[in-house]
Order: sequence, then structure tokens, then C-alpha cells
Amino acid sequence: MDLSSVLASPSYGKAAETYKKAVTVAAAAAGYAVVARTMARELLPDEVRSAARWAASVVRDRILPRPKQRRVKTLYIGRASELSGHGDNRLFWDARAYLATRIDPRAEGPLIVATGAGGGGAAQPQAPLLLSMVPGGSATDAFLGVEFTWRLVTVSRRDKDDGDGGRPSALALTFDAEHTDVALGEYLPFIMAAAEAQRRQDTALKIFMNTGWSWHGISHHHPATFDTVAMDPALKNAVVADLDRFIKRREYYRRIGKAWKRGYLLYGPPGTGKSSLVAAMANYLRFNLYDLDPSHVPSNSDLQRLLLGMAKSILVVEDIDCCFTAKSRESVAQYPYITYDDADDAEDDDASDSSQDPKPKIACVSGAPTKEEGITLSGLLNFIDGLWSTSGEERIIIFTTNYKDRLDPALLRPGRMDMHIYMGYCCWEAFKTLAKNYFLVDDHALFPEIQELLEKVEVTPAEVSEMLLRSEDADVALQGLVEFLQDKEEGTKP
Ligand SMILES: Nc1ncnc2c1ncn2[C@@H]1O[C@H](COP(=O)(O)OP(=O)(O)OP(=O)(O)O)[C@@H](O)[C@H]1O
Repeated sequence: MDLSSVLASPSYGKAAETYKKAVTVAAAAAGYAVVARTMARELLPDEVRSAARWAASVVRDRILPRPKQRRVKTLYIGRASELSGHGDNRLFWDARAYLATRIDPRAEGPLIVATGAGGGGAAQPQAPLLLSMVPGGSATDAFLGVEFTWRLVTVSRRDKDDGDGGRPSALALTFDAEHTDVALGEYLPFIMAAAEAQRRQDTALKIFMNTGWSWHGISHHHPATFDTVAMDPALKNAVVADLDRFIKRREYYRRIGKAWKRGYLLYGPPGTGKSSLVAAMANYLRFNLYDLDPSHVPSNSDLQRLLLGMAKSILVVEDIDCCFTAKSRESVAQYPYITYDDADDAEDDDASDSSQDPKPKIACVSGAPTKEEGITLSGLLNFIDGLWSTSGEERIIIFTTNYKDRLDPALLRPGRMDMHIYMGYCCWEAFKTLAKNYFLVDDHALFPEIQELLEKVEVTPAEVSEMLLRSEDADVALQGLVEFLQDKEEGTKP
């Protein structure tokens, strides 16, 4: 069918008629709408028109989905503690320290850069560079899927003559208000914990030694870490896991009403790394060490004072077998400075404080035996349990000995020392740690021979370390070690 016959057909004529009518109606409706709007504008008062607009918006809001409104919340963290009324607000400094690790140095805009405190608190050449926002600047951070925006704000205090005008005085933390619980319950506590961990890292550790009833501290720079201590890897992992678990259990110890303390007994031949492990534990936890020499503690009351004078820390008593024994009173002559419990007394240790024990203890102070009250093993353990149960701070006690079999059974009873750690002769795994420490090598042509020899020969990690130290050339040092082990095997070396 061509175009002329389509136009001439009756069905086309009907459709064209219908279309014309529709156009006429639409034009009339549009005209009425314009007229109605004009009339409404001219005839209806403003109040009626705005009421109509409001009604229309209510209907629209009810029927049509609207994009969700974002309510933001801002927390101001002032530099000064507004609530306690005095001093610095630690949270302000914690947040600034935390932000220093989150600021992107490549981001646009100016930043403040300064040196952080290294080792002893004073700025040191190797101290890290810390970034900070300039006043008015902002930084964003994401935590648990929530976006947080930080701004450093300056509150002008020109009206107050406190010499503080113009310094940044608060951090403003802005986030979606529906995440307020995350901000207060998780994000800020996380920041405080991170800052505390960093503070510990930056603070030089100390080791304290006792003279009489007072402690004297010096810096503790022992380089041992869990990476450098050579020991069975499974045992090492177990020690690290035990420390981690202990540190996280503040609430648990509080709930069961026990002192937040953990006891470790390290035993093994001389030179197997007991002192190195103590140092590694201190470095890992960033705890100060208190090295107690019981021979310098005249009485239980002096011991009490020493224990009360300790902060969160590790208390070490080395060579405990030389300090306390239950063997016999004849032993007094052998260990002249210390008071001894009888084995029978030790059984009652839990029930009574030995300082109130009516039986006279033999105390030998400064080599002069007297009948005065003296320090006892039960006194030490009871004091520790009693005194530390109220402090609420975590403490670790470590006893070391070369001779576990000489120890007072009271010390070995379950519940006294939580973990007994045997530091033994150098095994293959321990040797690999030492080789890595000294030469940064994981493998060497002499390793198979050394492995075979270590299975047959008893050698301490201290002896192996000494051989490895003899040359900076790994080939030379390892060859020297092979010869040393062969001599031992043949019995030509003690
Ligand atoms: N397990 C080890 N891992 C790494 N180094 C070790 C180890 N054992 C010993 N050494 C090395 O030997 C030296 C002496 O070891 P350490 O004092 O730790 O042994 P110890 O078991 O405490 O000895 P002692 O019982 O005589 O006090 C350390 O300084 C270290 O260089």
C-alpha cells in the first residue's frame, strides 16, 4: 500500500480525527492550568498558598522515598581538661600522637613536622619525624567502616590573659551521629590504647636493684628480643602467647579477686639463655625489671616495702636455689644471708603469713647470724599474693635457677609458678636463630654437618654464640664451630 492510498483510507481518517480532538483537549487543559495558577496567585492569600505548599510537601514526603538525611556529631577534645578542671587532657595528646601516624604526607595542604621523643624522652637524632595538622587543617580516618574527620581548632582566648591565645586548643572529631557508640566505645579507647603502646615503646626501660629496702634504677638496654633468643620455637610461641593472654586479662583477675600477676620459673644449665629470655620478655612488654637480691633484704617488712615500691613491672629473682632452700638447717652455713623454711613449714604457706610465724627463723644479715625475723620463701610468695592483689596493675615474677631439683617444693607446687620453662642445650632450631642473628643467613653448606653434630653433642647457646662471634666471615666462624663441636664429640673439649 502506497502513501496516497493510506491517506485516503477510512481508518486513517478516524485516527486523524481522534488525534485532533486530543490535541485540542490538551491545549485547553494547559490553558486552564495557567489561568488557575494566575487566578490562585491573584485571588488566594499568601497563608492559604503556603498551607497548600506544606500539605503538598507532606504528601510528597509520605509517598516518595527521600535520600537519607545525614546527622553529624562533633566531639571537641580540649587540650586542657575541662572536666577535671586542671591539667592537660591526655586524650588530646593521645589523639594527636595517633593522628601523626595517620596523616598522609602526600595530601594537599600544609602540615606541621616535628621530631618525636626517642629513647629517654629527649629529642634524639634517630627520633622519628611526627606530622601534625596546622590549626584549621583536617584529616580523615576510617575505623570499623566508619569515617571520622578530625580538625585542629583554635579557640581564641584573647579575653583571658592566660598567655595561651592563638594556640590550637581542641581537636574536633566529626562523624555520622548514628555511629556515636562506635566513636565513644571503640574508636577513642582504641586511640588511647595505641598511644599508650607507643609511649611504652618510646620510654627507655630501666632495671632496678635493691639495696636494703630501696630500689636504685639504671637504664636497661639489653638487646634481646623474642626474635634473637635461641630456643625451641614451639616453646617460644607458647611463652609469647601466655604473655599476650595475661596482659589482656585485667578484668578477669579483677573479677576473680586475685592479684594480676603471672609467675615463670626459668631453669636450665648456665649459658642457655635464661637472662636473655628475661630481657626479651621485658622488651616485649616494655616493662621495667626489678632484680631482687634477697641477700640484701634484712627482713620481711623491708621486703614488703620493696614490693610496694614496684610499679607495673617484672620482678626477677635470679638463682633462686641459692636464695631459698628447704633442704635443712645445715644449709644455713652454705647460704649465709638467708632464712630457710622447713619443708613442713612450706606446706602451710598458703594458710598463714610467715612473718607472723611464732617459730624463730634463722636470719643471717651481712654475714652475722642473728635470731631476728628474716626473709623467707613463703614470706616472699605470700607478700606477693597479698600486696599485689589490691594494686590492679599487672606484674610478672620470674625465678631463675640452674638447679630445679634443689628448689623448695613449696615453689614447685601447682599454682605457685604458672609456667616452668626449660632452657636447654642448643638444638638445631636454636642454632638457626643464632646463625640468623650473627650472619643473617638461613642456610649454609656447613649446616647439615652442624645439625648432625648438635644431635650428638651437648653445647650451650652461649658456647655457640661465642664461636660465631670469633669471625665476621660466616664461612670461617661456622668452620670454627664445626671443629669445636667435633672436639666436644671426641671428648677433647669439656
Ligand atoms: N638461648 C639463647 N639465645 C640467644 N643467646 C644466648 C642464649 N643463651 C645464651 N646466649 C648468649 O650467651 C650469653 C649468656 O647467656 P645468658 O646469661 O642469657 O644465660 P643464662 O642461662 O642466664 O646463664 P646463667 O645461668 O649463667 O645466668 C648471652 O649474653 C647471649 O649472648
